Amino acid sequence: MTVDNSDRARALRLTPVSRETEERLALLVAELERWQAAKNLVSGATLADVWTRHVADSLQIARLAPNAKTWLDLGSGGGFPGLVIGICLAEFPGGRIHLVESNSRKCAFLRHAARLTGAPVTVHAARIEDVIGDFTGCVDVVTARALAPLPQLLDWCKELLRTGTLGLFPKGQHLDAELTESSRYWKIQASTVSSVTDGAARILMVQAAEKRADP
Ligand SMILES: C[S@@+](CC[C@H](N)C(=O)[O-])C[C@H]1O[C@@H](n2cnc3c(N)ncnc32)[C@H](O)[C@@H]1O
Repeated sequence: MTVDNSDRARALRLTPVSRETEERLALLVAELERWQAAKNLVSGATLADVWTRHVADSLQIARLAPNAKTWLDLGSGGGFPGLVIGICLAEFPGGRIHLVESNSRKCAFLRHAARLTGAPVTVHAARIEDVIGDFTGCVDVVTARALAPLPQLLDWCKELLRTGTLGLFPKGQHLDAELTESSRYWKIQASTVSSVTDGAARILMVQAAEKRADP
């Protein structure tokens, strides 16, 4: 699969980055293409416009918390948004992102791509429910893309959110329904930002979430 250069230009117009970050992102995209056939890291249909669908879609999340130093990405898959945020953090002294992913072949790719791009990334080959408690009080932002419905995300992240971590969850056209369902069980303090890559998508920014006593 050949990546379309006009897609790269469009993505970088939507979410501009420094020359150095662009070079690191290009390394990531090249490796993703190389590994995709064997490891099926992202949906094959999205590879032709990988820069917009995956890179810019992830960069817009990084831009929402420009001063955050320590990040956690859950269910990182082929590295979106986690590896892209990690690449941005390479220019941020002391920055680090932790990626939690249960699939070992995806973890092998994440470690390889992090080494190659020099991104400050730690990969945890684990199930979220087994390790999420280790991050309480230690991360500024938690992200999760295409991982689970909002009630499940809130359940995993409740201790993080209670202790001041910001949740950034990109969501598609069903966000309102997910918020309605979640509000049966949770009191949520949140806002949304429109996606720059998809007119039907928004990023949910969760400042706090408290479980209702009597759902
Ligand atoms: C649909 S993919 C999304 C990947 C990536 N975030 C993206 O947007 O391209 C979901 C990923 O979450 C991982 N995953 C699902 N449940 C998990 C769990 N409980 N613990 C760790 N990883 C999990 C899967 O292995 C898969 O790679």
